[in-house]
Amino acid sequence: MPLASLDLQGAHACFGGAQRFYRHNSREVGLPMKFSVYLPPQALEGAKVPALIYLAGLTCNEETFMVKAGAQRSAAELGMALVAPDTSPRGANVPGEADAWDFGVGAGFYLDATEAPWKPHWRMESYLTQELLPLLGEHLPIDTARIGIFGHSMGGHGALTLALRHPALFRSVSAFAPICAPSQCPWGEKAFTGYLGPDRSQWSAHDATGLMQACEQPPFPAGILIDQGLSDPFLAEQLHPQRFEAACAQAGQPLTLRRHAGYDHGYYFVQSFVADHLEHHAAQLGVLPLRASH
Ligand SMILES: N[C@@H](CCC(=O)N[C@@H](CSC=O)C(=O)NCC(=O)O)C(=O)O
Repeated sequence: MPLASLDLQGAHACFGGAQRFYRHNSREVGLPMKFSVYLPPQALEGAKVPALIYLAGLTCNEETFMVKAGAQRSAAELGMALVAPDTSPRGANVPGEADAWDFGVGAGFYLDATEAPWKPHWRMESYLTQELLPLLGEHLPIDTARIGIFGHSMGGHGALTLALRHPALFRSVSAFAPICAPSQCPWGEKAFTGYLGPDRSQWSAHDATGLMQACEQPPFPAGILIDQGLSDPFLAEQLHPQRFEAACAQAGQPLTLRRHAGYDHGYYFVQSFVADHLEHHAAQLGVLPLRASH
């Protein structure tokens, strides 16, 4: 398969649109990568539609969100595409790459590693921003001038940090239970030490709270949406939404941080609020919501 061609591996009719799964040879990662796309009916009828990039969490892959979140009905109603990439390179055969569930395979943290042995292939930030987005515009009926980004847990960290690092690419951002201050939690400390090295001064450029603390102006004046379950077992040790909340307040960044009693970290939580996230993005991408917004 040549570079820049997409291999369609599966297609399913869904709410009048199409659920597709693609594989392609990635220039940035240097390995085959997979991603999934939901195209709403409007895209099959010839329109270029806005799209949301969804970044999944630790242990997930390009299928997880499409199978578990139940977002396609809202995407069809709103006329928005959904795109979910895999969470890391696979098949690099780096020694120890699959030894842990929170580092290596399935745990790319949406950044470019600077440290051996990860540096050649663990290039998820460049893959997403410099390769996948242009590919979507070239091969699919997606309007790359209207892209939002959201994600869950490690993917929530990815959504917040990539939006803050690339505001010209992403016009809207939201997250479910994101790792909000990875420099200050065990998951993030492990990943950043391995991928970026022990010098903590290099970490804040990939830390949502650190990035927001450096903002002199609100980067997303129309607002950021975060949902967080209060029965999430990872909340106290790993997620720290209150730190991002404080950084947003300091920067003047409007933030809707909704804390939900009884909800845990899983996809029952995500599917409970995913329609609100699509409407949040639709409003900021110029799509008229069909239901009253949150
Ligand atoms: N160790 C467990 C748990 C892994 C887990 O909870 N993964 C979350 C993301 S955690 C932060 O990024 C997840 O989304 N899991 C998928 C799901 O369907 O819930 C394990 O290995 O399963």
